[in-house]
Amino acid sequence: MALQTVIRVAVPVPLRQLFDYLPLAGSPLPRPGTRCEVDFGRRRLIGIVWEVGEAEPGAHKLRPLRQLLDTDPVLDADLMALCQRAAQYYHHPLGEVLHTALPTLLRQGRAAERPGEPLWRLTARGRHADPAALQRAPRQQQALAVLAEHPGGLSRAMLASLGLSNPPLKALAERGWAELVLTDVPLSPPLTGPAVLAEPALAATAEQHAAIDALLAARGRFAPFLLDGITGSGKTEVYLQAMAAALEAGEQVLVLVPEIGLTPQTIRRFRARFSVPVTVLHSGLTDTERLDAWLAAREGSARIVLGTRSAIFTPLAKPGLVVVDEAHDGSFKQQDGFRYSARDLAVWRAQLMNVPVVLGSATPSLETLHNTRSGRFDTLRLTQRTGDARPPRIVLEDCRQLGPDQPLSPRSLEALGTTLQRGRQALVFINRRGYAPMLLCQDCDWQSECPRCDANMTWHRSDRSLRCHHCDHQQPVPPRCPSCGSQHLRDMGAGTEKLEQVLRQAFPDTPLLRIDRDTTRRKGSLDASLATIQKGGPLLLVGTQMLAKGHHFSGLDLAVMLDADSGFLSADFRGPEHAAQLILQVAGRTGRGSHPGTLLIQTRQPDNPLLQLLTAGDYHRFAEHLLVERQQTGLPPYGHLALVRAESMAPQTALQLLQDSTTVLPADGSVLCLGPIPAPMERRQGRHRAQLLLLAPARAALHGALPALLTALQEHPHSRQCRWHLDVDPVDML
Ligand SMILES: Nc1ncnc2c1ncn2[C@@H]1O[C@H](COP(=O)(O)OP(=O)(O)OP(=O)(O)O)[C@@H](O)[C@H]1O
Ligand SMILES: [Zn+2]
Repeated sequence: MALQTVIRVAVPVPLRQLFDYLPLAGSPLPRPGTRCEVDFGRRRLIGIVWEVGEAEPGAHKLRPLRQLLDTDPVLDADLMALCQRAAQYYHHPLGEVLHTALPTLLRQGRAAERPGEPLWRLTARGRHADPAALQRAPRQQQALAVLAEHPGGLSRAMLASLGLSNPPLKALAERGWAELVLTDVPLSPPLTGPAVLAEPALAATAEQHAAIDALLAARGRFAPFLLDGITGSGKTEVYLQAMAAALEAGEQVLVLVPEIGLTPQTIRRFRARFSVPVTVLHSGLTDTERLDAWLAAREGSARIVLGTRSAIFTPLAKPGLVVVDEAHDGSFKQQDGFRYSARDLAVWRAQLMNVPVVLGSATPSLETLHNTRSGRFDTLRLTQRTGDARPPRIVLEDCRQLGPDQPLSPRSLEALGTTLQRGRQALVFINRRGYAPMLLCQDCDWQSECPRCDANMTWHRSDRSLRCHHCDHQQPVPPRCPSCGSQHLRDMGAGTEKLEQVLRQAFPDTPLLRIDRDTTRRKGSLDASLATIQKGGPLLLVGTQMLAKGHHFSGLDLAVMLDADSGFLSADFRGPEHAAQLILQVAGRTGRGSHPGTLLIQTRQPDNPLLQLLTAGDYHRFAEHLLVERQQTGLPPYGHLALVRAESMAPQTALQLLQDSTTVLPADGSVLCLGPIPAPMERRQGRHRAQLLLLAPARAALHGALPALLTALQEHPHSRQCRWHLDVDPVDML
């Protein structure tokens, strides 16, 4: 007997398997990558057809699909392959991975078609109407004449540009003379050749030239590159010229950036350079706009697609190049749900599409450097800043003598004063917003601890609140100590708000901008601040890491960095790497014009050899040092990590769950099991957290051990009382 044909569907549920359904009677078999609606338990879900197969012998009664939503696949073969590979690698359910790859409206079942633009045009009666009948209505008469001249119809935008508003059109429609119709947007052939350039390229430096040539030589095949260029060396110009070649050939370019809000300058440079559309996938898009952009990319009319992490799943009709800018940035790793690295997926995607991919950074991650050493990636080096710009000077400032109420040393204040006097700009960097990281009672030692986390609440003076930056718990500042009633409450440490106050007192006549999450909540406020900086003129900036990334500030001569050294003492083994990247990125914002730049690092460990190594500004020597350490300890990139985090309301449950599951791990030493241990911040949002770290010299051994571990976790009786997840290649260990 012939086996029954079934449709294997990837359903968005947290189960690592496909589900079989019977085909719809009377319909052709669906193609892989199309959407279907299925009954799942008592729910109806939208899944993706994975394949057509044969029923397992002895399979119990199968239900038919409810309906097919597409005839053509919404996900093309290369995205399907990318999702499959990612689901396997991250041990995440395929149905959920595929869901992540789709825009919200497609997940909800909306048709995968670009909504045609509604056009106004004349009806048959309108075409034969007598304009004289409209003598008393001159605006309708005008509308009739304009529409008569455009038999193909006119969009609202076109009509508005011709000075025609809606009321006369509606009036014509009421007479039955005009109508609003939906038509398909005709596809204009993609712009190709030299016409894609809206302005000439800059004359490349010799190093840029070599990098561009290497990228051009790799066109049409998979080739991964690290563009390893110091800050201000003109990496963007290399992308632009490599992109131009792809665009001239009618191809599309996918560009990933850490954060859209922080890259208005880059986007402006792309828009200025090219006459093809730059489709920016930012968080402000409505679901409809996002779907439209996705479909435009899929049909090929979106030529440059620029977005953050999730843009890696944008379909491309004719891909030519993938760019990951600031590739070291932590934001490329998704931190919840499906915890993928968009940087790593970018390389796989490029491989599947058979195009070159370039990761650009002044401070590449050790993983990426390791890939260049092992020969997997080719390196393109830019060692010089463009123009007359020199590399910034980095100076350590011993702050061990500073009192608790002195966030800035006398030398820092003096340097700031001198810079401002010269009419230049200066930046004070601290990666902590709010006024002070804690409030404490001088009489009884009460501290402003979060009731739900093992952490202090930050004092936000502007709105008189105490806020936990880990769980967002918020409460008013108590007028007296909640524990002993004393009025002697004082704050410890400093955040951006306090620095703003200190600097305003020290430099009352200088304009000051504070840039952090609190001051940039309103839409457009960050853009406005960045524009003020670009204008030049003396200015003091206080800000968090929002100011560290990618900006080109030509008026900035000095940066003073506070608390830069805490990363060197962090419990996270990546602490020094991340601290060094931040330090060099902040330094890199200075001295980008013709004036020299300086970074002053206020530190309490001026003798720290790693910190001293950094003052030479040589990231590679620093990285070399860390790589030796990593090799000795077997940590990434020499070993491979997976982290299981679990949390429970009761104190021991999560820890117990992890402990019991370790019994299924191989006992042959191929996978080292570190823990389980309570998380560094044991309690967060009222939950008790534990973690289990797995380290293996061979990736295959690690991945081989994970399925059994996941099953053990799933089947453990504590599993229901815990939230837990697996993080493959975790970036944030805390
Ligand atoms: N060949 C060139 N000739 C003249 N100016 C150039 C050239 N290439 C780049 N520039 C200019 O140099 C400046 C710095 O370039 P860019 O912002 O691309 O550097 P970057 O390497 O991306 O730096 P960062 O890593 O700090 O973001 C820009 O103002 C850019 O216009
Ligand atoms: Zn909290």
